[in-house]
Amino acid sequence: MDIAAIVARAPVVPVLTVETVAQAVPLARALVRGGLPVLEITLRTDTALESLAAIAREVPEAVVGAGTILNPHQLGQAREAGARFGVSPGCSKELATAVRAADFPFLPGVQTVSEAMTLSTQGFRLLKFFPAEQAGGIGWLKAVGAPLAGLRFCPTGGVSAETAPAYLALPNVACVGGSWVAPGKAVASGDWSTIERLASAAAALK
Ligand SMILES: O=C(O)C(=O)C[C@H](O)[C@H](O)COP(=O)(O)O
Repeated sequence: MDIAAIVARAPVVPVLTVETVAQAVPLARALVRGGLPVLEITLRTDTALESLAAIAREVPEAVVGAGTILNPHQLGQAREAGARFGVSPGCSKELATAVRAADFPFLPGVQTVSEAMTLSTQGFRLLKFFPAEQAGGIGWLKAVGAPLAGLRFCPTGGVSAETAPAYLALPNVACVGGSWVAPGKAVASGDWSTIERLASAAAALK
């Protein structure tokens, strides 16, 4: 599957920061039950790779990827752990080259038109717009729609249940990413029914 086919599976990609491996599988199952099968585990905790591997192994209905990939080394680690796609907050030349060499489904991050143009010339047509709210939000996406006509975006960063519908209504938005579907408190207390309910609401958005 290429990255466009992966994100076409749901309007919202939960951005997950997993603190303990034991949380990973029940969290993934709750999100999948709610209708969000595409999951991004950020590589921001010591347990991220192990959590990703557990989901890949035990929740086959999920399409689990790695987020916060900053360099080729982390790209390799994510793939080894079983990630089916990768996401980065921005993109260096080295990372773009490694992604292309690996032919791996990837959502590179951009914040400016120039960054989007550079990645576009390297063959990336679907980009993460990060941090979406802080970098111009819906207004930015509307403004670049005509000049960057061949590109689509996954805005992430500050997107909420309230603002997601307006993002998803834009023709150049493929999906949105966000952490709101898995609040830290609900994850920590194992409140999977709350997470399933938030996921159902998010899955119904488009
Ligand atoms: O870790 C990364 O690679 C990131 O890009 C950061 C995430 O996109 C944000 O953590 C999204 O979180 P919210 O703004 O709470 O929805």
